[in-house]
Amino acid sequence: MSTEPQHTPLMQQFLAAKAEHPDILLFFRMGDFYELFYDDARKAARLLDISLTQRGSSAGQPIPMAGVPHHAAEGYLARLVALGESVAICEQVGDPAASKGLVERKVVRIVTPGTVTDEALLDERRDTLLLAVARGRSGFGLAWADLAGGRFMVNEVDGGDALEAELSRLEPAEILLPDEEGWPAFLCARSGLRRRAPWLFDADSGRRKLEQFFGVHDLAGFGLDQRPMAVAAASALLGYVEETQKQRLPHLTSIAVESGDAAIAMNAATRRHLELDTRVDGEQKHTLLGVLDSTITPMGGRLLRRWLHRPLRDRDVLARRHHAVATLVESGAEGTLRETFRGLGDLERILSRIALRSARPRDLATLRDGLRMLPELRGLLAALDSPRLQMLVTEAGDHDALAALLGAALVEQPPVLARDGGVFAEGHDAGLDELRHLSSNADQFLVDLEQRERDTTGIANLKVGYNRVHGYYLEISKAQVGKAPTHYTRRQTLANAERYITEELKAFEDKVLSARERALARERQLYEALLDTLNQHLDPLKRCAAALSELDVLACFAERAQALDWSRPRLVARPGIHIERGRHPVVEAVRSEPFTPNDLVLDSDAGDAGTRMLVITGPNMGGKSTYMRQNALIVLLAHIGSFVPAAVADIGPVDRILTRIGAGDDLARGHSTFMVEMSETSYILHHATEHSLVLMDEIGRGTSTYDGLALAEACARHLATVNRCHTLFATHYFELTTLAATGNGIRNVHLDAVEHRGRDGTETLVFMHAVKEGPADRSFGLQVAALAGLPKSVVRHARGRLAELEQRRHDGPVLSTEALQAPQQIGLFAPSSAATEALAGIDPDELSPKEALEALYRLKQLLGD
Ligand SMILES: Nc1ncnc2c1ncn2[C@@H]1O[C@H](COP(=O)(O)OP(=O)(O)OP(=O)(O)O)[C@@H](O)[C@H]1O
Repeated sequence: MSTEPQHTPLMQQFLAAKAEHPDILLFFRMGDFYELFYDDARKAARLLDISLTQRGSSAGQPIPMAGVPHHAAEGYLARLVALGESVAICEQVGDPAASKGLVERKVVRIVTPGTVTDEALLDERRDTLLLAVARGRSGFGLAWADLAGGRFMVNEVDGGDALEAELSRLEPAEILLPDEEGWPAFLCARSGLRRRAPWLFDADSGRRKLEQFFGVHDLAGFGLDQRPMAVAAASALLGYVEETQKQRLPHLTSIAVESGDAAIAMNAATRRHLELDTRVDGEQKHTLLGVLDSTITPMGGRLLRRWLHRPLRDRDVLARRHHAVATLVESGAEGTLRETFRGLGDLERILSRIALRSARPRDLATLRDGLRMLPELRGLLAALDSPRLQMLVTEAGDHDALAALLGAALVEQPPVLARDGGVFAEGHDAGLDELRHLSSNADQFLVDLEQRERDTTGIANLKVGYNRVHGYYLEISKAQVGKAPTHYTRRQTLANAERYITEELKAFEDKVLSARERALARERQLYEALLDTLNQHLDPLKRCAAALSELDVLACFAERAQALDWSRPRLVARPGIHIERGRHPVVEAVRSEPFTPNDLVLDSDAGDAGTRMLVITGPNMGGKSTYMRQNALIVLLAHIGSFVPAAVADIGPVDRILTRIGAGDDLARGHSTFMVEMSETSYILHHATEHSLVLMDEIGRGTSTYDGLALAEACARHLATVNRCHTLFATHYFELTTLAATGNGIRNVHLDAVEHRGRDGTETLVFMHAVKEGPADRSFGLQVAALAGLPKSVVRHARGRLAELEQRRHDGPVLSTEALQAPQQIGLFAPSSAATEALAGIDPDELSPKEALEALYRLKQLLGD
């Protein structure tokens, strides 16, 4: 027999539960607390900054313990989930009063970052997504679910770059991966990563699982029949959700393919550089979303964020949105429409909670109030001549009957929890009314009883009372106890009084208490029945919530257009971008001085005179980055259906927006600044097409001058002649301004500054911020440095060095154009025709026969044949 000390029964129970959830935290219910033990306790103490103590000992060793009060658990769970942690909740399922020995405990649910649906654990204005990634021969399958919003989507992508782009778009809270080697570093570095057995990602059994879940014969109806990688990911995701939620998921009624081709592609770097919803420094306020989002409902806010991250290419959809926004602006309906939205809650998430049966009484009241608003909304929109608005009115539907049902069923302001009753209005259910009547009439009965007993006993200060331990009683002061009749039975003795019970009072007590209990039970029944009824209408209600979300976003576009003086863009068939008086929406919003608007013309199809690339020069702080970004943001805004900060914006087809801006170090991944710059550039050179908009900001500055200049020029030429995309190329290398020549599609523009000497002799620099034709003639680098407060002695010294360098440049070429173009000095810059440049950019090994033939035609074209 072993002499090893044994674990206590409680610890045995804990260890058994823990063995089923070894790699996540276990919240073990102990009375009013959730306690964590051993390593879980240490980890929770660190993550939550709570104290680590001991709970006795077991198996001869002390038990490290940390605990959180049951009533405050949500706050702690929210913090853990935000850190990417999952928690198994182990509850007492037996009745502690009834059980002999240990009360039974069971893990009743698992809270994970990607599956939470509790209101308190979610960010109101951001989707919380669970994503699964499956690997196949031709790429990756992705499936993601928004359990709180009831959405289930899939996609397939062809490689690591596209996978990274999707991750940066979706920003999932939790990612499921097959537990295998060889996943890219960008994936492994993310938080909320959960590795699952590879067999869970099997496409064949996955297909059967999905068919069964959705109750269909095959997946063709969802467009999934030819997408095994997506199917594998979706079924792995579903398995995980079932395992952790331990309940049915009736709100996931379908699954949709979100194809990449339908959207303007933006990779992770582009999203970061354009600061769509988060600035490079992590701040969210001064971003495009920060300026754009005036939606009223949280569901509208989430839809807008989704749209912003997925600009569409379908011009019909966009034209309908632009028309809807214009109609709202012109009709003046936007203001009233938005007023009605103020009474609308987060219907989308409420519906999910109804489906998951976790909806609270207040949720139902919000739904009631929302549905009551629909007739007014219909009335407002009826006269508006916009196909999209009319379609949304139809989608929102008519839910008057449900609104009436909820109106009659619920009290005006129901309590937070259904548990304590008081949810249903009088008249909704006769049985409930009767039970409630019984308990509320109790007061009068007691007053009468008290009076009667005083009269019969002659004890003037006899009182009827109630406490939770002893129930109802008759209280007589010590001085009067002699007068107590014999049928009074003593219940409790106090210092100066005795408390009694009588047969009559006992019978009354039983009736009242049981009436209360029964009324509560009846309310619970009614509540479940009401959820059943609502669930029968889940699909039309979900469509209604989606339509209201979109109306909220379109009304937000209309409001922004008016408040910020934005105008309607035109999406034209002719390739190119033509913007008049464009502005940067965020810079304009944060600046106190007026913003200088600027034009942009990229018209590659205009023959010899057309422009495909602008080389942008000018002083530091001159506004080059602002100008480049504003044009990308205008193009992006137009493609989500919004108006744009410009007087005119005619935009041809756009398939991608690609950017290389600033020095975003990626030291976490072990990449130097220059390495990041080059890998982002390489991505652009490999992916940009004729219809892409490319922004290149100061490429080459991360290395030595000659290397940088050489690379910058080679990249510019490649973009202009091989990619033939629309490019804005900002540079400090004046040598690059020589690239521009008539007929090659490259043009110089510049931004300017003027020096101003005050009467006291101090020099100031005034930035003009206006984009002008031609190259800049000087850089003002030293003046900007002086403005930035560099010590005067350093600036003086730099001035001297600059004069020396410039003198040398006159004497002999250092960085002159001639020097750069002389092959014997810098081999890379041999003068070359566009055709030889294009030829140099072609890698025969990478071309399909069709692409090779196309390249040949293009080369011939460049030779003018
Ligand atoms: N069109 C404009 N109208 C008004 N202010 C502007 C405009 N463009 C830029 N600015 C202001 O000038 C500041 C500097 O602009 P920006 O960063 O674009 O300059 P830059 O030329 O890219 O500088 P650097 O070469 O040092 O990166 C902006 O933060 C903004 O406040």
